[in-house]
Amino acid sequence: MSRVALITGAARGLGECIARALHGAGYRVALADVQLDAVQQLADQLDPSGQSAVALQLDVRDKAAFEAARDLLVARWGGTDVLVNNAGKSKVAALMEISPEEFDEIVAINLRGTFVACQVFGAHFAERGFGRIINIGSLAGQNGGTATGAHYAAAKGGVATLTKVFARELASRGVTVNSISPGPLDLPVVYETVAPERIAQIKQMVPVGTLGSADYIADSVLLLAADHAASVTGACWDINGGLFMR
Ligand SMILES: NC(=O)c1ccc[n+]([C@@H]2O[C@H](COP(=O)([O-])OP(=O)(O)OC[C@H]3O[C@@H](n4cnc5c(N)ncnc54)[C@H](O)[C@@H]3O)[C@@H](O)[C@H]2O)c1
Ligand SMILES: CC(C)C1=CC=C(C(=O)O)[C@@H](O)[C@H]1O
Repeated sequence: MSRVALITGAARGLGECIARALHGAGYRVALADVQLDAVQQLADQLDPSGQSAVALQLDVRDKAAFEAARDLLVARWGGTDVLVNNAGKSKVAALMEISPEEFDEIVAINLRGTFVACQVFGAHFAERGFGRIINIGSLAGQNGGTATGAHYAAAKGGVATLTKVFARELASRGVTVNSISPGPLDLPVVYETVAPERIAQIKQMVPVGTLGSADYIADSVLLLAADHAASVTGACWDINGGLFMR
């Protein structure tokens, strides 16, 4: 029977791309997002019968929503094998003007969301003796960000740290936890949140000269999700066009 993957933020952008890649590779996919109509549309497109794709309304800030998703997938498909923590929100903001409320909102979506998901599904995977968690971080979490806010950058730095903490905790239980850290990708959100002149500057700054490919990130998720990826854990795969080198 094919493996089951839950992808958060699957309504569009990178999450949609990852969901399509996993489904194309034979996974049964649960598409989670706050935008139910959009994930329902994608699930219907992938498999109108509903046998290999299901849409879930889920806010990543809500731990109970992950518990409900876990239980629903146990009932529907016997359990979950792969979790992709992709949902996130970037916001360009001047450092000294970020309000505490705005800080909390961005940190909750990007960091708390990953934390509660790793808790719920990390325990589920450990019980089953197999699991793959892939956290989508960001270059901003490594270099402080070039076209985003400090709240987003700090939260993504936290995602990198949580990845290692959960990887260590779950390593002996057949569960791997890794992150992928993309630089700016050729995706709608970049054009929506970053000023055109800034995008032109960023393109000039990228050593390879182009924005990153979401399809390549999705292929990397497939590699980390594979059964034989057992030896990769606590890793962060940098995919940033050479903008940041360790
Ligand atoms: N696009 C880039 O250049 C880039 C670069 C580095 C990292 N990333 C990361 O990749 C991931 C996806 O980014 P994207 O470009 O596809 O962004 P996007 O804004 O296009 O898509 C994000 C998705 O997450 C969903 N979402 C937002 N808040 C949510 C919540 N509270 N609960 C559930 N779903 C929620 C949105 O509805 C949307 O479908 C994010 O984690 C982002 O930080 C993106
Ligand atoms: C999400 C996307 C718009 C984005 C914005 C800013 C970045 C940065 O490094 O400043 C990127 O890494 C990326 O997360």
